[in-house]
Amino acid sequence: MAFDWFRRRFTEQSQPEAGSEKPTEAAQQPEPAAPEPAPEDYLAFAKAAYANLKAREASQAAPVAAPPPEVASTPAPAEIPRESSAPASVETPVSTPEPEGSQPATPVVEERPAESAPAQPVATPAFFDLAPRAAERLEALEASAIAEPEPVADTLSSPPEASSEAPVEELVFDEGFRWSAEILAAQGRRPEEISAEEISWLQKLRQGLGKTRLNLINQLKALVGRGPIDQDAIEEIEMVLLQADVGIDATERIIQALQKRMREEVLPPEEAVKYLKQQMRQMLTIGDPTFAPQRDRLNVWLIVGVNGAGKTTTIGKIAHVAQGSGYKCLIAAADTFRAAAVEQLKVWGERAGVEVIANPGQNTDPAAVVFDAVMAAQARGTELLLVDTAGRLQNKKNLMEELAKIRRIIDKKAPEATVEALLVLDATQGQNGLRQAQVFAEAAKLSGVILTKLDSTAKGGIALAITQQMHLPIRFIGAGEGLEDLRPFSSYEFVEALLSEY
Ligand SMILES: Nc1nc2c(ncn2[C@@H]2O[C@H](COP(=O)(O)OP(=O)(O)OP(=O)(O)O)[C@@H](O)[C@H]2O)c(=O)[nH]1
Repeated sequence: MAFDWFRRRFTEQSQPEAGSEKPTEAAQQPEPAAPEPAPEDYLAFAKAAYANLKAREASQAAPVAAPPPEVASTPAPAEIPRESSAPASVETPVSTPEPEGSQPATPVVEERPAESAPAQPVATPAFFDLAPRAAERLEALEASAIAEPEPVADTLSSPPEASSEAPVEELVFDEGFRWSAEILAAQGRRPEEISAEEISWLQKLRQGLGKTRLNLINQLKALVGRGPIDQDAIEEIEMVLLQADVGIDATERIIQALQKRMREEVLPPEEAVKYLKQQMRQMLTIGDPTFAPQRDRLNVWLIVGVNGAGKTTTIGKIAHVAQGSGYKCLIAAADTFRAAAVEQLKVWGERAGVEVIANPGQNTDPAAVVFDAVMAAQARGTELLLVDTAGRLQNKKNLMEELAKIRRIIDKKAPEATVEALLVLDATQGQNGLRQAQVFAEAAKLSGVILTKLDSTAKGGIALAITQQMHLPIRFIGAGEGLEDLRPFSSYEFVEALLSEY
């Protein structure tokens, strides 16, 4: 299992089948997908995840405090038995304040045999599983419940070395939290597994795509809100998609699919959005979603892209994850055009704990640096060699020659290596980024894309344009300047962040 540390922490969720609406564990079985869990199940899940995180914070903030009441895990909505007509069998944790505007779910107490507690104790309290000693626990709980949530520094989501610099976000039970918890629940996660950094990641992704989402949703709602989708509506949806930087090819494909679906049946509004999500997810899923370096052999990842797209930062993030997953990793500073670029890469290498191979002279031949790095990698049994390359677009011919030369050196010196050429693309550049990508595609024999700056005002439609116009898979996404702000691309999460209703 490559990148298993990465997969364990961020990619446990099942990658949805292209057509499945909300991937649940059931979605991986041949049986028909489970019916959509009810909204109150998701609300109960979110409350449980929130209570669990607050309890974790409290126990970390007050090491001497009495250990939190022993709790057991409770089924996530996706696992809630289908025959259960009653709301989710989860008790609303008494210490979680009712978020304003939500209908407090009637606490449903399900007496469950003690053995339903997890075999091994959960690392941190999940939420209150009211087993036979319910009254006793409730009393203890009420005695220790916090009437009002005290704003507590959310130290869970930012790595310790960053928390001293970055402002600490408070963990609040707002709609962003509820949406993030629902996304994780729909992928089969359990409340007790949810970490604050996963919630914060999804919130950043949703915020970064907020502008595109609001445009898309508001305009789609206005269109489909007029009842069945007719030809006029189709043309207007076409405009909406093009404005969202989806690109011509992807737009045409979506419109054709909608028209075909419409010939089968009239589409009510919510079905139209659901169908749109399904189409987008299918279009975003190219190749093997579990992309990772192969173990016990040399993988060489050429990282290409224009200046400022986020190459150096992304190399630091990938090195950090690879190191954390137990890979022997090395970085080659082959962007010799700017001395500062080498220095900057060394800083990221230091942060990730990965050595950087560079040539001290300025403007040295990048191919020479790559030659040295490949020799060093082979001598050390390196598994992942990340090669930073120059991002100048000024002279396409030079760029192409330089990348082609680097590629020849690698193919000659390490014919056994698995080589990837990954284009780093700044998502805020929208269609402009695509034009840059096409230049690199010719020069570097690209095999994938890494979309960065999704936490800024990203033009989310660009992801569809990349897969449909360039036929390239999106391998990772970056949403922040920190070491942890990189995740494998999840078409499910991305489409939900792009078209979520709230
Ligand atoms: N908000 C945000 N900023 C990012 C992200 N990735 C990179 N950046 C910032 O973008 C700027 C450029 O990042 P670099 O990694 O230096 O970009 P580069 O492609 O290496 O640029 P050159 O070194 O000039 O070739 C820096 O300020 C980064 O902190 C991201 O995911 N989100």
